[in-house]
Amino acid sequence: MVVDQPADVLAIIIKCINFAAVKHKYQRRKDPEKTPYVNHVIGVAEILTEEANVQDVEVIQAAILHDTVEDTDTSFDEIEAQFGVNVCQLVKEVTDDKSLPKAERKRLQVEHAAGSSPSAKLIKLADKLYNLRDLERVSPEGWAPERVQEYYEWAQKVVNELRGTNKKLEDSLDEIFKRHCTS
Ligand SMILES: Nc1nc2c(ncn2[C@@H]2O[C@H](COP(=O)(O)OP(=O)(O)O)[C@@H](OP(=O)(O)OP(=O)(O)O)[C@H]2O)c(=O)[nH]1
Ligand SMILES: [Mn+2]
Repeated sequence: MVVDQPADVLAIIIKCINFAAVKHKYQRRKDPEKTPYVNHVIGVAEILTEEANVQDVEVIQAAILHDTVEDTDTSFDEIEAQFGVNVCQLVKEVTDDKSLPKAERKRLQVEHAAGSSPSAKLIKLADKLYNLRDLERVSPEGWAPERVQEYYEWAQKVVNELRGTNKKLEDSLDEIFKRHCTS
């Protein structure tokens, strides 16, 4: 297939995918099949290109890298040195502070969502859409139905603060919330 794409864009994206694959190499998803974690970040990036029609390379880079600092030994300095200040800033915007208690982290996601940049909002929407589709497919190991339900309801609260960003993603998210949430 002939595509009109500068060679440097391809190299940049492959560098991100390789960086994420190396960093997440010991991490697995919580599904019973223990899917490689990197499938998630590649899937989030694909939602952005295929469904949200995002063409901003830095947004796709940040989507691929979005869980490296939160979930691995990667530092923001490393992201900035490898991928530049804009990508690093975006990754910062979508990174939870894992030193905080979980309830506080969840509360801060709702509180910070509306004040995020439009690019960070896109990544947050795609991340939630991927995780909610995954949750509809199969429950993570050890999650009781109540915990699954709490995730749907909390995700809806976050998404409510991200609205007006991308209609296609928001419509897809709303279809899921219609199936699982009361409001
Ligand atoms: N649905 C689903 N989620 C899984 C699976 N494996 C890992 N996860 C991750 O689990 C996180 C949600 O689980 P929680 O218990 O609420 O959060 P925690 O892992 O941060 O403590 C998500 O992290 P996150 O990317 O930081 O997103 P979010 O917490 O901001 O939504 C999601 O990516 C899986 O098999 N299914
Ligand atoms: Mn994620």
